[in-house]
Amino acid sequence: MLLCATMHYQRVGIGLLLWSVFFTLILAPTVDARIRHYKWEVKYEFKSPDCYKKLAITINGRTPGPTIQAQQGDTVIVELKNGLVTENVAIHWHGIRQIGTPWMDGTEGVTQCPILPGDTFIYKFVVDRPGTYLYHAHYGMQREAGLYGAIRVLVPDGVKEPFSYDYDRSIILNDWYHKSTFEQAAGLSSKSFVWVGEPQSLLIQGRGRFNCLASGLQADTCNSTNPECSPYFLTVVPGKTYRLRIGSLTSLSALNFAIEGHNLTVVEADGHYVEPFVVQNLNIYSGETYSVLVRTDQDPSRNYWAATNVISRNRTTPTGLAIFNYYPNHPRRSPRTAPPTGPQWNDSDYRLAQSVAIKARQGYIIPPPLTSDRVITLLNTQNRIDGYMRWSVNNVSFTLPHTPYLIALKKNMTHVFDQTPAPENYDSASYDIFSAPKNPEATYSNSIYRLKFNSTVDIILQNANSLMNNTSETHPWHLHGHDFWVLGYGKGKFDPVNDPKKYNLVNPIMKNTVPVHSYGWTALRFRADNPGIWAFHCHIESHFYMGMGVVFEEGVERVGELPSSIMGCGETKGVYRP
Ligand SMILES: O=C1O[C@H]([C@@H](O)CO)C(O)=C1O
Repeated sequence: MLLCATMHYQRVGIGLLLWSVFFTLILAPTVDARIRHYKWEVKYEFKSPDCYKKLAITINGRTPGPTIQAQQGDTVIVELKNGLVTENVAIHWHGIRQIGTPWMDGTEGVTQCPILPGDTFIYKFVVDRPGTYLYHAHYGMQREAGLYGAIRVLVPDGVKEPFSYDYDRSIILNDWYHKSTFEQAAGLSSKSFVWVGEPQSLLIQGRGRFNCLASGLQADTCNSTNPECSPYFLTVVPGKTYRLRIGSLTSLSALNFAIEGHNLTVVEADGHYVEPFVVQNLNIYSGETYSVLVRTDQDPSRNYWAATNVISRNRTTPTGLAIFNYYPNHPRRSPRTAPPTGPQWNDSDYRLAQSVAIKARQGYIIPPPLTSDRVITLLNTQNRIDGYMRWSVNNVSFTLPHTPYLIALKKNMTHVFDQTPAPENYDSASYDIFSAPKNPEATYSNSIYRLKFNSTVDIILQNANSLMNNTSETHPWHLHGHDFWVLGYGKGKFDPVNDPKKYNLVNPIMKNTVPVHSYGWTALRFRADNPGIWAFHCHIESHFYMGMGVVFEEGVERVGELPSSIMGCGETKGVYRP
């Protein structure tokens, strides 16, 4: 916004100068300090990111919040003041493994008590690996109210990356709803289930465009001339190479991203270098990040559309648009061409092929262990429990305990959650993944998986038909505290005898978020080498809220003294407050 306000495109030379000054001073602070200190106030404010005015959760007045920029090995300190007045909060640092600081993962109910209104919580952690990461609320369904942002971790001085570029830019993709998260959450958790439906808009870097005129809403509620919802523009200089870091924090939608007329060379995924491959458009699932290289080699006399489209669900949300602005064209000049529409929403072969194409880059391969100590198969199903709509893994629908696991386990409060081991498998011989479940009943539990420290664990995500006939949704699964190797994807039911023979053990990419495609499976491997308690869940906001997640414990006895700042709720109340 500041950028838009400061640009005067008639004076091109000054414009370019202002640009570089802006980027040097504001977007790219110097990288010699080892501590990155941020002071944030989280608040509700009226915002109109897609022209429709609603309450959004902001950080220092902004959504998306400020970008955290650091260098590998730096310590990030975020002093977070909860100014929400009547609501708790917690922030998760998505993709940061929190080695040695599992209590800073920001996952309410798992690693910490929520931060109370008026309280200030200090998050402090090391960013140990370069790459593109995200942060977002991890309490209730707050993420979709706008509490999110980007983390950019640069390589140390003197270290060269395996590709070159002239400029480094970041954008976050999102979907946007007009109903409040409270109304949505209440609908999802009532017996007369109300589904959140498809989002009203798609946002690029916090901006979208809802059709106010067609909606018939009054101008004080929806105003297309509001500068808050003028399209985001990314100004580029012709003849250069841009590294574009793209993250998705959608609540529901899988997206396809494209820049009209430009190829994208994929070079990074979730902080790992990718063996470069060229696409015309990129599929990106909630919780994933990518870096792509874009060469500004097209006709420089015009602007181009950058566009997001919904994939994998029947698309009703209009295309999300931003302007890829070739300097010195005016950044508000909309291209006269039609924006990219991406692939057909239901082209699952296309999506599977792109997932399979993502491999670790030669020279940067971290070889996976060739065998694993344990295989956990997780059947993804939609269920009904006592008339409530839920999602489950192996017929168990996850609920969060009131006392966070990390504190409960460290302080031997075993009575606060179900001690039965979570189920290792499902009845794969008799279960038909291609039909709606015969018996949709499931059980609630907050039981967890306890992993042997330093063991190698395989996870088979097995997708299935939901409660609706001929429907199997795509679920992006995100693991806290680790990166996993993506060993393979397949269609249909996983075959435990033959499919492992086809695993990629040569150059699998490591990621922290991965899709399981409809009616398919995805196989992951990770080492349980990070002492702590870690959530693994579907990154669709409403699905996790409806029980689609599990929790792993590993080496909790090795976790150091817990800070008292994470306590104060449930059984920890009073006892551990200083
Ligand atoms: O959880 C969900 O519920 C709806 C639908 O299955 C029932 O309305 C949907 O599309 C989901 O992803």
